[in-house]
Amino acid sequence: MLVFPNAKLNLGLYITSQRPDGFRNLESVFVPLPWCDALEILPAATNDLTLSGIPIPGDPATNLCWRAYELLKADFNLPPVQMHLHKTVPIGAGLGGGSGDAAFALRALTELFELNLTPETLEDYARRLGSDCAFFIQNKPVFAYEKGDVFEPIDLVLTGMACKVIYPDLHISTAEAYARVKPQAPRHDLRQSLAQPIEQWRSLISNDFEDALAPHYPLLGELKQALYDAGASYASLSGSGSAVYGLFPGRENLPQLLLPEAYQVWDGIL
Ligand SMILES: C[C@](O)(CO)[C@H](O)COP(=O)(O)OP(=O)(O)OC[C@H]1O[C@@H](n2ccc(N)nc2=O)[C@H](O)[C@@H]1O
Ligand SMILES: Nc1ncnc2c1ncn2[C@@H]1O[C@H](COP(=O)(O)OP(=O)(O)OP(=O)(O)O)[C@@H](O)[C@H]1O
Repeated sequence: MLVFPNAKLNLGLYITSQRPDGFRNLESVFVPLPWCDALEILPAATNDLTLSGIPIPGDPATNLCWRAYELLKADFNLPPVQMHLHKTVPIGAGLGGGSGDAAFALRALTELFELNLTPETLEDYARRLGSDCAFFIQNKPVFAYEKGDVFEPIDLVLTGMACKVIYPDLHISTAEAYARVKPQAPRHDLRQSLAQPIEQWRSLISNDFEDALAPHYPLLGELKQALYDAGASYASLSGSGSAVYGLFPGRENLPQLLLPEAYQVWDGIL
């Protein structure tokens, strides 16, 4: 079975309080971003994971695709599998790339071995692999809260909106980024703000990681400004960075920016 795990963008992100479990409560809107990896899973004689594309730091045995397999294997009688992951979504980017791989692995294994799990049960498995992971089970725009793994539907139409995402070749660890933020109450109601015309989002919607990371990574603010200068209707850091994105009214409005060769850029329609 071949699947294409996509990434996500955060529209607004407020880190609201510290939790007793060491994590933070947050409020954000998650949107699927069609920047995709490719993951193939086949029944096999022995377990194996092969990798291509962007190198993934760490032992392949700790790859989130394996961890997804092992999680289901603990509860179901799964045969060995051969997996191949081709990685194109940058890592440490705030795009949820690893989380998408894990969620798509859970979904693919469920289908391949006819486990008959409901989306709610799959979300419970996904939560055990990472806070971002559960979003990718239903993979549609949602208002997310608590650890970013509890959702409410949101009526948000971005269809046809063009998007440019810039990854400035800078790995920011999620834990490091969270450690730099002091939780505070949101300055605006995110769902009300997103109901306003997109031209108003710039003054209404923010990502708390931006201010916290600005003194350490001034480049992130410069890239956001470059997207606004190029005509973005809204621009922001995604998640804990370092990817920065701009939303534009249509494909014909997507700018060509002169960027260093090491940067990775995705542009397309949401
Ligand atoms: C920044 C976001 O991408 C926004 O969508 C996510 O909150 C990150 O989710 P993730 O990468 O799946 O993160 P996890 O693997 O669950 O956690 C990594 C680390 O981030 C911190 N963390 C994460 C999520 C959260 N709600 N509070 C936290 O404090 C913790 O230090 C944790 O050890
Ligand atoms: N399939 C995978 N893809 C990417 N990273 C993976 C994968 N499996 C395990 N990892 C590990 O997860 C780490 C990346 O997590 P990190 O949260 O920093 O970045 P991210 O995947 O871009 O997600 P986020 O949007 O949450 O920041 C890597 O250092 C890598 O060791």
